[in-house]
Amino acid sequence: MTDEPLLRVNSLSKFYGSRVGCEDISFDLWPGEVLAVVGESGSGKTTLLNCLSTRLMPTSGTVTYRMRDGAFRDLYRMSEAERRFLMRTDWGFVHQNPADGLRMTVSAGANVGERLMAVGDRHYGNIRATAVDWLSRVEIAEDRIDDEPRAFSGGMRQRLQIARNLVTGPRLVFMDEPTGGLDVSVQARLLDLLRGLVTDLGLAAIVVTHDLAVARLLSQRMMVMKDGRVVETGLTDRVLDDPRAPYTQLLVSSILQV
Ligand SMILES: Nc1ncnc2c1ncn2[C@@H]1O[C@H](COP(=O)(O)OP(=O)(O)OP(=O)(O)O)[C@@H](O)[C@H]1O
Repeated sequence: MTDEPLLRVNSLSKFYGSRVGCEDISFDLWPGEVLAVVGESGSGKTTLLNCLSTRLMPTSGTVTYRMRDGAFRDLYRMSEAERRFLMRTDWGFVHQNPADGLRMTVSAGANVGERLMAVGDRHYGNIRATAVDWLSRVEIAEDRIDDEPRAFSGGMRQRLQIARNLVTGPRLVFMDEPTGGLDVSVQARLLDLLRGLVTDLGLAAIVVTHDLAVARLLSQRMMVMKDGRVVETGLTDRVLDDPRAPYTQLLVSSILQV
């Protein structure tokens, strides 16, 4: 870890007309740190994630990001082209539904390879070799490289989406319910894989989930949201083992006893 954060969020709010999406959110994210954002449906998790990843314009507040050259840049003062470049190179975004993050009608190899081309790799042999390597890292056999993702199972699609996101060596990955919609046994394997990759690559990540087990496994720090606001934040183990806000106590007791 360096002594400066990667992302700085200051008083971020998003209103949909008079309805609160998220309100007055501030935190720093450090290199290599995984932050889980948890809360019930409608608490503002997706709104926050979309505002952080520049998919949605906040109503007020700032988000600054430390670029590779060390300079902090205000994400909402960048040009659209600069933001798109960040999205393609330094960031990843893993959607709950793999179809939202994959191109379903091109091969698995091309799904991974085109991200490399987007960052300037033009050598077919290198691209193919890197794609094979990444497919094996996410446990997809080499003989499936020419198959389209629509011929894959849900778990395989999600693993392919992860490979597509990580192949360019991003520093920050946004994840929206990365294991949602999968069978429990598939979820467990995927979580294991994700945890290994995040650790090996030293990735920083912001993971939105309503599943406290996912937060426990993946994150070091946790932010609990209710009605658009943060009601508790702290080290994940502390928040789950010794929740202080009444709402977190309710959330933990209702979910962890199963
Ligand atoms: N496009 C929109 N227009 C109007 N209101 C919206 C819009 N998107 C979200 N909201 C409202 O903002 C609040 C937060 O929603 P958000 O989707 O961020 O919550 P969430 O915690 O991600 O929920 P879920 O877990 O169900 O996805 C809710 O009251 C929701 O109705």
